[in-house]
Amino acid sequence: MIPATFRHRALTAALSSETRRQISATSSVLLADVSVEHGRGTWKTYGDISTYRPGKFQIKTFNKISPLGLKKFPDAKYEIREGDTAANAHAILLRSHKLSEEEVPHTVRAIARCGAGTNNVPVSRMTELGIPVFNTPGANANAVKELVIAGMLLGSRRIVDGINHMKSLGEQGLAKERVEKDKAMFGGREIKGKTLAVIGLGHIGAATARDADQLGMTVVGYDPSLSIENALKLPRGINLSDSIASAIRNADYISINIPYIKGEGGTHGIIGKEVVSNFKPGAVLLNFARGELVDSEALKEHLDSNDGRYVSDFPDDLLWSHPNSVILPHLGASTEEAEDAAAAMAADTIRDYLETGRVRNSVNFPSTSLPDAPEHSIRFTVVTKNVPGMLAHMAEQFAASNLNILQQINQSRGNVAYNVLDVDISGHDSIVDFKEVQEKITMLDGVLSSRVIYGVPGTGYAKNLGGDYFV
Ligand SMILES: NC(=O)C1=CN([C@@H]2O[C@H](COP(=O)(O)OP(=O)(O)OC[C@H]3O[C@@H](n4cnc5c(N)ncnc54)[C@H](O)[C@@H]3O)[C@@H](O)[C@H]2O)C=CC1
Ligand SMILES: O=C(O)C(=O)COP(=O)(O)O
Repeated sequence: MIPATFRHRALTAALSSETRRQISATSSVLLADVSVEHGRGTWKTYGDISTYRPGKFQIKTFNKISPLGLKKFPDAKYEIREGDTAANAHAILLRSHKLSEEEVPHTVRAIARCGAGTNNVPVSRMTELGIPVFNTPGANANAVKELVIAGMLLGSRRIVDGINHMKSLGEQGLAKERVEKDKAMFGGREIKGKTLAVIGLGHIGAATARDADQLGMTVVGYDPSLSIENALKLPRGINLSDSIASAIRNADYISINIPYIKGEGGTHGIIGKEVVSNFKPGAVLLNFARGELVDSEALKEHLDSNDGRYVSDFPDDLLWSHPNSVILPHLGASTEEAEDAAAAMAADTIRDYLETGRVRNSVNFPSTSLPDAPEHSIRFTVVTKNVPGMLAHMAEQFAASNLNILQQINQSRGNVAYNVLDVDISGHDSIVDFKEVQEKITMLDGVLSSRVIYGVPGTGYAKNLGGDYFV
């Protein structure tokens, strides 16, 4: 069991000889000058020692993560453990698992979602705790786009009903006899020449718009925060609308490709009564984004009265058995290619953060990178609340220990600020005790956590848990 909080004790135990050996093996810094006691030999405070090998970063996984992605973590520095078997996780890698705060021990420095949507991760709470959450923009977009295109065909031709009918005839020995006669029951229409409205022109939406154009469709799009990168992917003929209502007005097909965001200003039920009542009769709604974006009651009325269709890979208690809906398991990103690409990108992102402090593809932390740490320097990273004066307070602590900052970067996003500081350790004739400096910095009011990126993997992390020092 991992204790909820852990009061700091004087950690006087010297490093074990094994830990010292590992430090020497992994660091080029002049160790004779520096005392860093983050190995501590007190792993039992982190959790069950039997599930952890000191000297390695432990990655806790949920869901089936592609082995190709996991191979990105070299055995020499990382061990991978599934769910509950990980007691001292330094990072979490997951897909759609609904993560609870209790599954995130104090040792966790970062969380990566192998995929796009992070609504299964308590992101705001993680921000309060100073933990960056990463995702993998675009890594699984092609897989989803292909299923959206397939979804348009499923919504146009009675393919599923036809398959089920043939299976049932086959069981009765009537398949051959009825194959021509019964086809009249399953007639459909073509997508060429029809209008597709794409709501959300991100990685998936922009690619869908481009391919639909290639298939001869008229494409209308709506995205109030369209990025330049995605704008460049759009087909020339796309008509950009200024609201969902105007985008869907003449659409035969509507694809929603936006994130699910709870709360005020979010996207819960964004395809609601008002929007659905303006659908064209017979319009097909494609939802490969999230079930909660759609008001099921309103959509049921559309399906009941207008011969509209719903195709989605999210479950819906009201609509799953409706004759006009095709509901699949959550399959959008379940291709070998997408699983490999998402896991590989997530693994690279986590490694970068753990090993260098770099932040990229985060949904709650600012993108941050410094050049490689200069020779004879040690890298500190500090996560703080985004309040005035933090930089000055930190600089004071370094100065008090006669430590010169060689380079630094400070970035903020929302309520959080992230600092990377490379501190000179050359020219010190006395032993510099980084543990003490780290404790002083970490316990400054407004600091959430800090790391000394140095030496033994999995060490050097400290947190300020509301005034309690956790190392
Ligand atoms: N079915 C599946 O297996 C998968 C589902 N998804 C879902 O699809 C969503 C989109 O994925 P990507 O395209 O990769 O993400 P993305 O971040 O590249 O694109 C999302 C786009 O939606 C836009 N947007 C946000 N709110 C909007 C609103 N209210 N109206 C119109 N546009 C809005 C954003 O500006 C952005 O351009 C994910 O958030 C996830 O929920 C993603 C991957 C797999
Ligand atoms: O990337 C996303 O947002 C998805 O919905 C994919 O989910 P999955 O990784 O297949 O469980």
